[in-house]
Amino acid sequence: MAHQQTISQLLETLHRKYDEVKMGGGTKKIQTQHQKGKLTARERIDYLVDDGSWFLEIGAFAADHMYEEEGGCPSAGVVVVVGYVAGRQCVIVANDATVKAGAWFPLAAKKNLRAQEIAMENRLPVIYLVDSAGVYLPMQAEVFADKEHFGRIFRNNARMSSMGIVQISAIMGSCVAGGAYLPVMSDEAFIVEGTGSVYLAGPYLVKSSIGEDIDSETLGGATMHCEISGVTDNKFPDDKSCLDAIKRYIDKIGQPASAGFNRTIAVTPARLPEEIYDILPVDRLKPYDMRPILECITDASELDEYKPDYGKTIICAYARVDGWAVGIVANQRTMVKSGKGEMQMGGVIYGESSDKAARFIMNCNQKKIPLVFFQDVTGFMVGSRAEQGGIIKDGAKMVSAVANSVVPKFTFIVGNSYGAGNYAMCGKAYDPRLIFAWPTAQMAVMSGASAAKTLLQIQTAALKAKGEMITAETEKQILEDISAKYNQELSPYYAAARLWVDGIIDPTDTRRIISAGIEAANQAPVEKPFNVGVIQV
Ligand SMILES: CCC(=O)SCCNC(=O)CCNC(=O)[C@H](O)C(C)(C)COP(=O)(O)OP(=O)(O)OC[C@H]1O[C@@H](n2cnc3c(N)ncnc32)[C@H](O)[C@@H]1OP(=O)(O)O
Repeated sequence: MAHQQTISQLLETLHRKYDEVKMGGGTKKIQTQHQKGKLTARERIDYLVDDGSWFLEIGAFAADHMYEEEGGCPSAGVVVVVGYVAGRQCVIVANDATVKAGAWFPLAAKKNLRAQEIAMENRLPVIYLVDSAGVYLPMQAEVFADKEHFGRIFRNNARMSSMGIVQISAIMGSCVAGGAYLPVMSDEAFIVEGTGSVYLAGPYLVKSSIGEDIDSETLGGATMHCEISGVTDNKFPDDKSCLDAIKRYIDKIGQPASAGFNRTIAVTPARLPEEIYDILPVDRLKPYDMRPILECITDASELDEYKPDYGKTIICAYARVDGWAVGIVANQRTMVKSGKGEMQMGGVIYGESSDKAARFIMNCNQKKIPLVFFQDVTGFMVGSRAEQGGIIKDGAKMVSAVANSVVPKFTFIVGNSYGAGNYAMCGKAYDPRLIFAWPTAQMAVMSGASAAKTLLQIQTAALKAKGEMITAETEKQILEDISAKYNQELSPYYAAARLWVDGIIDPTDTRRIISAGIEAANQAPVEKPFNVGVIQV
């Protein structure tokens, strides 16, 4: 079972799967793209970003193991990265024409919207490298008309423009129907001669609707749009010259605003990042200390703990990561002893841990310190004692503080991410600027074993009410079926496929992702005052 694998096996799987998705629609489709004189989406990005610079890919595993009847859809047919172009951090969105001609599957819509969300939240310029057949026609009902379907992308183009976010498009292949709005609603729209085409209806549709015979180039090629319609602003002989022009344009953008997050000179951690591999236990039920993991990530391995002797199942600490000041909220996975002498289970949020975290989160908002969450949480404490202690209102306080935070939040799922613990520890629904899972992560409302036992009790009670008894055989079958379904859905790849997280990363990349994330967030001044609303006391 996945959770019994060693970290090196899990990393091997991660690298293998990433290598696979990087092949997009496969070798043959890549060759066809090259034969047409076009680069692939990933080659375009590699050429566009600054030489030797690192970029962060968002949603590499989107649609993993989905749309299999359609032949699969690696990375949801669109590659999204946050990277540097002419020294400027940008969001790049590149359609992968090797995957069903870059047609938009439902997950492609979600991923495009996530890319735009990242750009809007951080006020980053966006570069669209367009090469798409538009809506994936067999699935139009799931991608076309709803609020978070494709229409939203063009609505966002308009909203981003009015927010002052720079958008540059390059039409490097097909750009059909509704999709044609995207480049034209950008500030600048470039087109590649011979391969780029943009029109509301392609030659087949024109023929069938008005009987006109026309080829793609005459209908919507570079020359027509640059010389006759004025739809595109400039044409270039090939992909590289077009990408070079984008670099020159980005180079001339004025300096971004600053949120003023605190940064000093970075100090490398005293602990090696690779030590994380040894600290994480192979058996996920085994307790471990979260502190040394944090020390592998923070500058000089330093943590200034807030209330270290209180609410010990959550660690709250001020620290620096690559020079940036951060407030860390992390689940502690060792057994701890409360001030009242009670033993508390690691990974469980108790009333006092929740209270402490809520107050710490409020402190970070007060001080304009970005928050970083490390999740390994099985949920809030259950049982009569916890209920009598008001665990619901303590949890509500934490949820309120997280939801109303105005400082940027970043979330890393280290191990378990179960139940309301996912919410209070800034799961996807709580607007983390970035959220990544480690290969050891598991996400669900509860573990497979707990779900199976709970459902079994519900079914047994229902049968009993009808005067029937559950047989040992049925009981065994229910337990097996539910556990198997949950175990499959617990996988971080299941979460990444659906964009519940932005991706799965090698834990040793955590530090640079936090740094890149805060650098991006620092370009969007915090505009709203912090107001936590009505808090349950
Ligand atoms: C908002 C509203 C909208 O977007 S309506 C969108 C309407 N779209 C269209 O009419 C475009 C239809 N497609 C085309 O004209 C061509 O595929 C274009 C884009 C010119 C690309 O041609 P070419 O590079 O030769 O690729 P191809 O035709 O061999 O296609 C490769 C595989 O992709 C598929 N494909 C293509 N477009 C779509 C689509 N919109 N929906 C569903 N599937 C599409 C093709 O069938 C082909 O599939 P396969 O590889 O043979 O399995």
